[in-house]
Amino acid sequence: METCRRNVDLNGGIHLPNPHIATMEEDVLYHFALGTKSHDLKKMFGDVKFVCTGGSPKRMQSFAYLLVEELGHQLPAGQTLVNITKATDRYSMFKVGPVLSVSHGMGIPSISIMLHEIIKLLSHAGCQDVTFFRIGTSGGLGLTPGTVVITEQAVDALLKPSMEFAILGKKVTRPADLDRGLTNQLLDCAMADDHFQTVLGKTMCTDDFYEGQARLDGALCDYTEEDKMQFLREIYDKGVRNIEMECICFAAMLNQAGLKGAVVCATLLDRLKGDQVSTPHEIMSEWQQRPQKIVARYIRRQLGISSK
Ligand SMILES: O=P(O)(O)O[C@H]1O[C@H](CO)[C@@H](O)[C@H]1O
Ligand SMILES: O=c1cc[nH]c(=O)[nH]1
Repeated sequence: METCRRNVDLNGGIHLPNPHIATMEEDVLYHFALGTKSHDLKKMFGDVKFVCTGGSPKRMQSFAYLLVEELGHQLPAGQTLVNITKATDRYSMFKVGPVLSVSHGMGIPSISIMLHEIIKLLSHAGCQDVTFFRIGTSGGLGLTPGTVVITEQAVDALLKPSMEFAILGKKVTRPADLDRGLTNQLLDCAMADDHFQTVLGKTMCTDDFYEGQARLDGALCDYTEEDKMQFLREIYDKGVRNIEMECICFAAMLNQAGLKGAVVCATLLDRLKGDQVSTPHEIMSEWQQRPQKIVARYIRRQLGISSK
C-alpha cells in the first residue's frame, strides 16, 4: 500500500512544489558546488533512480564502492569513484550507475539543506521515479546491538508523527509518513541467513544526541537515571525501537515533495542498557554495513540483477 502522495511534472519528472524556481534564470546549488548554468545536470544526473544518504561522507563513499561490486558497475581501468561535490567540503556525493550516494551531515538543519538541493538537482536533471533511502546509525531500544531497524513511522522527540517547521515566524506542521509498500519490500530483502536481525519499528528523531536522547553522559544533565529509564521505557511501550537525528525531516520533506523514501538504520547500542557508544570500531563498521546490504539488495532487485 502506498501512503504518500506522488508528484510528477507534465513530462513525468520530479515536480518542484516551489513555483519560484521556474522563474529563476539560474539555480545555484550552493552546498553541492553545482548549478544549472555551470553544469549539465541532465547529462550528469538524468538517469538517477535511487538516492542513498547517510550522515558520514566516508560511509557514503564506501557504500558507493559496495554498489560498484553489487551492481557489477565497471569503472574505467585504474580509475576510482569521483566525489562530485569535491569543490565544497559540506557534503560528499558519488554516482554509481543510477544510484547517487550522498552524505547529509548530522541533524535536521544539515539534512534539510541537502534534501532541498538534491530534490532541485533531480528535478533540473529531469529524473523520474526516484526512491530515497536514509542509511544510518541509531541507538536501539530493547534490541541486540547491530540489529537493523526499518522505520515504519518517524516520530519527533514529542512522539508526534509530523515535523514542525518555523516558516515566516509561524509554526507549519507537515506529516512525516513513509511509504509502507517500500518499507515492506525492504523488510523482504532481509534474508533468513543474515547473521543479524532486521525489524520494523517507530524511529524517534531528536535535535540532540545527549539530553535530547535521554543520555546521562553529556556535558549537561539535570534529570536522574530513574527519569531517563522511565522515558525510554515509555517510548519503547509506544513502539519506538530506535532513536536518531534526521528521520522526521527526511520523511516530512519527501512527503511534501511527493517522493518516496525509507529509513534503514543499524543500532549501535541498546539504550535500555547504557549511553556510551564504545563498541570497537571494526565491529561498528560491520554493523553500519548491514543497512547498506539491505538497501543494495533492494536496488539489485529493482534493476533485475539476480542475487549472488
Ligand atoms: O545515521 P547517521 O548518519 O550515522 O546519524 C546518526 O548519528 C549521528 C549521531 O552520532 C546523528 O546524525 C544520527 O542520526
Ligand atoms: O545513540 C545513538 C547512536 C547513533 N546515533 C544517534 O543519534 N544515537
